[in-house]
Parts: sequence; C-alpha cells; structure tokens
Amino acid sequence: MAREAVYQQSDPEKLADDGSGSPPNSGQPGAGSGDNMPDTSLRPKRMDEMVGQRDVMERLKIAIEAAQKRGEPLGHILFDGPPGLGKTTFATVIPAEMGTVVQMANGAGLKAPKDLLPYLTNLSEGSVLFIDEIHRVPKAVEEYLYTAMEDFRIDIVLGEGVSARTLNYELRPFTLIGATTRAGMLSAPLRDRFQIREHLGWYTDTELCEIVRRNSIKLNMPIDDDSAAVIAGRSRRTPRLANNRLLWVRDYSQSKADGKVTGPIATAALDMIGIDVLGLDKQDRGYLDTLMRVFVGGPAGLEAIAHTMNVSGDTLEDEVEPFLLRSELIVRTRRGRMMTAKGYAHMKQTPPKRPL
Ligand SMILES: Nc1ncnc2c1ncn2[C@@H]1O[C@H](COP(=O)(O)OP(=O)(O)OP(=O)(O)O)[C@@H](O)[C@H]1O
Ligand SMILES: [Mg+2]
Repeated sequence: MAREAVYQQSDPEKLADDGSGSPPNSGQPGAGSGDNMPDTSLRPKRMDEMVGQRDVMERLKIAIEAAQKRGEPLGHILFDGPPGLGKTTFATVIPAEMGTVVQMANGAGLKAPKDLLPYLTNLSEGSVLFIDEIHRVPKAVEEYLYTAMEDFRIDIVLGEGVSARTLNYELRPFTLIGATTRAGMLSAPLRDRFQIREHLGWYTDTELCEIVRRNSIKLNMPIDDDSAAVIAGRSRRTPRLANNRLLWVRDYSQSKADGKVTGPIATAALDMIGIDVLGLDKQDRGYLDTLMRVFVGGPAGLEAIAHTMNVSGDTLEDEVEPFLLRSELIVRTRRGRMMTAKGYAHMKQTPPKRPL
C-alpha cells in the first residue's frame, strides 16, 4: 500500500524561492514554513489526485510497479518543462506512491560538493532525493552525482597534494529526481544518467477546469462550470496560475458577493487585477502596447523594448515573451520582435500600413 511521503526537508516551494538548499536535517518531517501556503495546500498529495499529463502518469505508474515488483529503487527521473506545470508535484507524489521518504534540495543551494554530501549520506534504501533546478548545480558537484547515480558510490578526496587520499563511500540505493525548466542547460553526461525523462507540457482547458473545480472543493467553495471555465480560460494552460486565479476569485467573492461565485463574478474579479481573456497580465499588455505604440509594431530589439518599459531584458525574455510567442501575438525575427495581426486584433488596434 502506498503511503504519504515523509518530507525530510523544508517546503520545496520555499526552497525554490530562496535558493538556499539548506542542509537535509534542517527540516522536521512535514516541516517547512510554506506548509500553510495556498499553493502547497492545493498541491495533489497522491498521483490519482493529479489531473492531466496522462502519458507521463501511465509511464511512471508502470516504472513504479515494476521497481516495486523487483524490490529495487525506481530509476532516476528527470522532469523538464515550463514553470507551474507539476514538476515538483510529481517529485512529491512519486515517493508517496512508493511509500518512501524524500529529501528536497535545490540546485542553486548546492554550491560545493560539501553541500551535497549530507543529502547523499542521509539516504535510506529506496528513498528519493529531489533536486529542483538541477541545471544550476555547478560542475564540481555534478561530478559527484555521476558515481552516486550510476554506482551508488561517492569518492571523497581527503587532504591535498601527495598526502591526498580517496575514500570510497557506499551509498544506499536511491532514486534521484531532477527538475528543470531549462533541460538544454544540462550536460549530456548528467542528462544521460536519468533512466526516465519526462517533459511536462501545457494543460488543456478541460484539464484546467477540472483542477479549478477540484480545488474549489478543497477550498470549501464549490464553483459552477461557468466560473471554472472563466478561470481556466485565463490561466495560460498552467495549473499554478489557475490556482492563483482561483484564490483571487475567492477573495473577491468573499469581499464583494458574500462568497458566491458565478461566471460574471469570476470575470469581474480577474478583470480587476488586469488578467484578460487570454490570460495576459498588465506587464504582457504593457509589452504589446510598447511594441505597438513606440516601435510601430517593430521590428524592435529586446533591449530597446526593455529600456522603454524600464524592466530587464531577462525578465521580458523569460517571463513575458514565451507566452506572447506561443499565443502568436508577437514573432521573433532576425531584425527583432514584431507584432502579429493577431497581436493587433487582441489589443483592438489596426496594424499600420507598411510600405511595400
Ligand atoms: N497535474 C496536476 N494536477 C493538479 N494540480 C497540479 C498539477 N500540476 C501542478 N498542479 C498545481 O500547480 C502547482 C504548481 O505545480 P508545481 O509546483 O509542481 O510546478 P513546477 O513545475 O514544479 O514549477 P516550477 O518550475 O516553478 O518549480 C501545484 O502546487 C499544484 O497545486
Ligand atoms: Mg517546482
């Protein structure tokens, strides 16, 4: 029987935020200041509570069952995909299905081999080590992971120069789960040591509706199909955003409508915080507005747009542009970013006439 996973580390969301990757003994089972955070409380605890990602789920269930039948630890798993699609969630439900414990680390916190050692030496047989943002693990630490993953062994070098000696340390067989939003940044030797690699893709509107409906029940505020559709439709196919939107709609309805949620109330709530029908927020529309108004639809360079908006180019490239590109509101050309006809239509403007 699968049990709930026992956390040996503080809350993963918090780790992801501060990037500290504090040592494994710092958290009591179930501890972590983020435990009462809404995002965490809405996080599925078991695989059957998860919605969507059917293929991934099916493959993982097979791998888990087979590993359990053989009495071996599950092969190492790498999850990649954009933020908020369920990488950390999978990393917590898998140990729960296996009835084992999980330690949570963050690649940004593993600055030197000594930061990794406590996690490795703390492993119990068949337990899981989750490294979030694994692309941020530096090379020196990564090399320790190679033998740890492949041979369940680490070689510790003691001393320096001629007196240096290597100590071989046997690890208990374990499963490493890595998560990254930047799979391309992982080195090939590390990537190839994961037996299972899963890419998490965007959710359908129907799946998001289901997530919103289930979570509204968790929040003691069951909502109708219309409201769920409004929230899901404005959530960019991302469960985390759907949860955030739902929580705001709850606040709004409790303050303005005695806790009653209807389609128009959900719409008014999301309009109020500047989330439009496509799920664009104020910054996204600010980008489109700048490109349209200041650069006459482009082509314009990223840095030029960033300077005009007074934000960093990285922010625009990582947080704003991917969704605008995916929605075909802008295109990236060799000469710079350009508005598309769809972008103009969304902003309710007519494209300028360009000389032939
Ligand atoms: N398949 C799913 N079913 C239901 N809820 C989900 C699912 N996937 C994610 N969620 C919800 O979305 C939230 C965000 O997911 P999660 O933290 O796993 O994303 P992530 O991929 O780890 O993001 P990041 O790259 O930012 O770390 C979770 O707290 C959970 O409530
Ligand atoms: Mg995560």
